Amino acid sequence: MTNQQPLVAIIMGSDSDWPVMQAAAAMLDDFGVPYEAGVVSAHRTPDLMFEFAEQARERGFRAIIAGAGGAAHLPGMVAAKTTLPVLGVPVPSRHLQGQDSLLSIVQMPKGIPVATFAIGEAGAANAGLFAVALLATTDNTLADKLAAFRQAQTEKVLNMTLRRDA
Ligand SMILES: Nc1c(C(=O)O)ncn1[C@@H]1O[C@H](COP(=O)(O)O)[C@@H](O)[C@H]1O
Repeated sequence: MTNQQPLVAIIMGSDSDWPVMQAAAAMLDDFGVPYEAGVVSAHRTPDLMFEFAEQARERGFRAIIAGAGGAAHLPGMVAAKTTLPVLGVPVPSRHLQGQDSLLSIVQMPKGIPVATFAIGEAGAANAGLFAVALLATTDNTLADKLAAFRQAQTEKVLNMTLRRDA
């Protein structure tokens, strides 16, 4: 994280979500996008969640990445209180492996969208990448970095070699 104005907020229902949600933070770090990360819960800190969501736009955030597990109401409730884009990350849950988190986040009623990503670390990383892509619509330097990331990824896969004697 840098000292610049944070453009992305990464919020999560509990600090137990951080091992997954840090993949979003790592992606923003890689692209040099300033962000703020913290714990906010629709269930356990409802007043803080309302305050956060109501102030998010005026605080200068351009997108919110919200991760939660189980009855994952945080992304949808935050989306209900802000017009900023909310990117939802279903965190794997102990008993239902995140299927509950996924369905809680993705099945929003018409009118309040949450852009929902895959369960777990890949979803968190992709939410970070998607936030970069959103910001890159008005930032050519970031768009160039995103293109370079894609190119490097393509080259890495093209250079993958498989054992042929197996
Ligand atoms: N789904 C939510 C919300 C919410 O949606 O407001 N607040 C906490 N949680 C989730 O509860 C799980 C267990 O939390 P603990 O590990 O703190 O018991 C976490 O995955 C968290 O996201």
